[in-house]
Amino acid sequence: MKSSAISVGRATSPWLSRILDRTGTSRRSLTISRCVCLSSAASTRTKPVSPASSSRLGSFTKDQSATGSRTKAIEDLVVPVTVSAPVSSSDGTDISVDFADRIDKGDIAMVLTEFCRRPETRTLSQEHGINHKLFMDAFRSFRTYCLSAGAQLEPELQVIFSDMLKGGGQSTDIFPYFLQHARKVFPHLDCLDDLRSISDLTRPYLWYPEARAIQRKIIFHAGPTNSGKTYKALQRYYEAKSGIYCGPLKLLANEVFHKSNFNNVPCDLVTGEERRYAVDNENPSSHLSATVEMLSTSMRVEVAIIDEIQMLRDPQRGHAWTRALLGVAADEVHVCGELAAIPIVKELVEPLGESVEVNIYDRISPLEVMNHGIGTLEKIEKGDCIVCFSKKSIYTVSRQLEKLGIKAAVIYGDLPPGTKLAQAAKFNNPDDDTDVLVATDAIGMGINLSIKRVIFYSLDKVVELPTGERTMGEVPTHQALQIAGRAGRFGTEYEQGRVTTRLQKDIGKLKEILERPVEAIQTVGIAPSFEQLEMFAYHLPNASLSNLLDIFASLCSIDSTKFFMCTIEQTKALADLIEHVKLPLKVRYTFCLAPVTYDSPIIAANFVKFARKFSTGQPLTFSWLNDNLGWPPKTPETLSELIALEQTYEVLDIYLWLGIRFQDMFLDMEVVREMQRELDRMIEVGITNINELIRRSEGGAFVQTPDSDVLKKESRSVPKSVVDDQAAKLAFSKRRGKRKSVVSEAMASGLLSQEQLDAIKEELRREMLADSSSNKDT
Ligand SMILES: Nc1ncnc2c1ncn2[C@@H]1O[C@H](COP(=O)(O)OP(=O)(O)OP(=O)(O)O)[C@@H](O)[C@H]1O
Ligand SMILES: [Mg+2]
Repeated sequence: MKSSAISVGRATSPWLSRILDRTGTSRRSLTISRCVCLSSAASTRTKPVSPASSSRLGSFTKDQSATGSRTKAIEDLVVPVTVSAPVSSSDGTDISVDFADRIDKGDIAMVLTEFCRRPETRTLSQEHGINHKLFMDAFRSFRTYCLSAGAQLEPELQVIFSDMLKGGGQSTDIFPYFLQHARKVFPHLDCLDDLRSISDLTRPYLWYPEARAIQRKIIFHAGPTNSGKTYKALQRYYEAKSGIYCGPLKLLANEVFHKSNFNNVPCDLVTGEERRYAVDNENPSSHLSATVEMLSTSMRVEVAIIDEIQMLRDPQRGHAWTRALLGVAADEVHVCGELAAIPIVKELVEPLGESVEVNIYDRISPLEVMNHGIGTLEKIEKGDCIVCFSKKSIYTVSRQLEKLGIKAAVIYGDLPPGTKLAQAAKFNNPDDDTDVLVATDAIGMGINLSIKRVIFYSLDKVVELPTGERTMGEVPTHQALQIAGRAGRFGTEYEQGRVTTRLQKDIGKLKEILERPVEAIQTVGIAPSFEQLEMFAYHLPNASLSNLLDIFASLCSIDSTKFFMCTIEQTKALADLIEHVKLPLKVRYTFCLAPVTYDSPIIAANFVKFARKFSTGQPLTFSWLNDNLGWPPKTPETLSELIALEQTYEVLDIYLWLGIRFQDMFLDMEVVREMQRELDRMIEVGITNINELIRRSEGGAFVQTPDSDVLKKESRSVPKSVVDDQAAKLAFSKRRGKRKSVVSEAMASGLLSQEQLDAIKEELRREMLADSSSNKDT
C-alpha cells in the first residue's frame, strides 16, 4: 500500500488512540497486522450503572443537552379533560332539589374561593401530585362544575356547602370531592405509577426473549470507509446456513440481495416498501437482506450482520440499531462500522454476558488530503465528484460545468433509486462522456462510485437539531470522513483517492475537520414500542397521539449513561396532521411512522388524504390515486415539474410503505410499482436534461431543500409541513411558532406553485364538504 500525505482514519490516528484508551486496548496490538482480533472480556472498561444513574427524561441526557433537545414536564403536557356537570333528571324525584334551591350560586362561589385560598388545600393537593399549575386548572373546572350543576350536585357536597354557609364544617371537607374531580380532569393523576412503570426503558435487554435464549457471539468489524468491513462480514453470511443482513439504506439492502443471489446463496429482500423473494413467498429463503428497521427479532438465524453500527448515535433512527444489536436472534452477530462505536457496543452487550471480538481494518487503498483547493471549476478533472450540501448548489455547479463544456452526472437524495443508479452508471463508465459527478451527501453510503477526487463545494451545511430547529454548521468529522472516503474505492478505476475543497481558503479547515478526533459514541438511541404507547392510551383515553408521545417522553425513565430517547418530532408532526381523522390507535401510529417528507405541502396533503380515505373503510385503489395525482405525468420541462415528479414518487412510496402494512386497504401495489418505474424513467430524463430545465426556470427562485439528505428518505428526520387543510394548518401553526407561513415559504422557494396550491385547496375543500355531509348522514 502506498503511503499518503495524510491518512484518514488510519489505525494510528489520535482519535483512535482515545478510543483505544477508553476500551483499554493497546495500540501496539494494532500496528502488528491489518486485522487484529481483540477480545472484550479482559479489556472492556464499562461505566458502573447504579439505580441513581437512571434518570427521568425530564433532565438532559448527555447527547440531548449537546444538541439542545428539551423535554417538557408532565404538567405542561397534559391537556385538561372537560368535565360536564350532570344533566338534570326529568322525573322530578331528585332528592337534592330542596338543598339546591336554598343555596345561592354566589354563596357557593364564596365557599370555593375560601377553599382555594386555604394553605391546607394546597398542601393536600401537592400530596396527591397536584402541583400549582394543575391545581389552578382543576380548580377552575371544579368551580364551573359546582356552579352549573345546581340540583344535580352530589348531595353530600351540597350538605357540606350548606353546613359551611351556616358556619359549620371546614373547607377541607370539600377536598375529597375536589380530588375526585381533579382526577377526572387529569386522568394521569390516577395512574401515574402505572404510567411510570409502563414507560420504564431502563432495561431494554429484557425485551428480546429470543435473543436472550442464545449465547451470542459478537464480532465487530471496525475501520474507516473502504476497509473491507462489510465484505468480511458478508463472507460469513454466505457460508452460514441462515443469515440476515441489516443495512441503513434500501440501496444497500438491494445490493446485498443481488450479491447474495449472484453468489448462489438464495436471499430474500425486505425493505419498508418492498418484499422480494429468491423463489416465492411460499418458499422463503434462509437468507434475508433488510433495512434495519424491518428486522424481526423473532427470526432465528446463524449469522446476522448489522451494518454501519455507528448509526446507533443517530438522533432519529438510532433506536433501530440499538434494537438490532440487543435483539437480533443470531448465533453470530457481525457488526460493521466506525471505531467510535466499539466501546459503547461492548458496554451494551456486557450485561448480557456476551463478549465482543474486535477486528480492526485499515483502508484498503490510500486516501490523500490535498494541500490546495481547486480554486476554480476550470480545474475539474475526469473522475471528480463535487459534493454540495444543497440542491441549489447542485444546480449552480451543474450550470457552471455546462458552460465549461463538461458533462456531469447528478445525484441527490430525492431522486428515485433507478435514476441514482443510472447516473452512477454513467459516471462510472469510462466510455461514457459523463466525466464528473455533482452530488449531495446522498453519496455518503450505498452507491458504488468510481471517484478519483472528492471536492467539497463548501464545508458548511444545515444541521437539523432534534428539536426540529435548523442551524448552519460545519460538516461533522464523522460525516466528512464518510464522504471523503468515497474517493479511491477498492475495485474501481481509481484505487488511490484524493480529497480537497473548491475554495483554497477551506483546505486548512478540511484538514482540521478530517484530523479531528471522532468522539467515542457515548449514548445510543432508544424508542418506545407500540405496546407501551397502547398501554398509555388505555390509561389516558382522551389524549391525542402527539400528546401521548410527549407524555411518554416526559415520564419515561432511561439509563442516560448509555441511552437517549430518539426524537419524536417527525411522528408527532404526522400525528398532528391526521389528528382529526378517525383511526384506531394502531393504524394511526403506523401511519405516523411512515417516511413522509412533511415539509412538502403536496406530500403532506396526500398523506392526509390517504388517512382520510383509510378512515372511510374504502380501499385505496389505482383509480382513486389516479384522480388525486393527475396521472399520467409528463416529461418534466421545468425544475418545478421535475420536483413535482419527485414528490409524486414519494407519495407512491408512502402508498407502498402503508400497503406492506395494510394489505387489505392498499390494493394496487403492483400497479403503483409500475407507476414508480414510469416516474423513475421520466425523472431520469429530467436529470439528464437538468441544465435545460434550470435554464427554463431561470428568473424564478431556486429550490431550497434540507442540505443533508444522505438518509432523508429513511430517516424521517425531515422538518415541518403544512397543507391547506384546517387540521394540518392548525397542527403546523402549533409547531412553527413565529416562522413565516410555510405555504408562502414553499411558494417563494419554488416547492409549490400557485396552481398546485389552488388545486390542493379545492381538493381538500371538496373532501371536507364530503366528510361533513357524510358525518351528517351518519
Ligand atoms: N478481500 C477483498 N477481496 C475483494 N474485494 C474486496 C475485499 N475487501 C473489500 N473488497 C471490496 O472493496 C470494496 C470496499 O469494501 P467494503 O464495502 O467491504 O468496505 P467497508 O469498509 O464496508 O466500506 P464502507 O465503510 O464504505 O461501508 C467493496 O467493493 C468490496 O467488495
Ligand atoms: Mg460497509
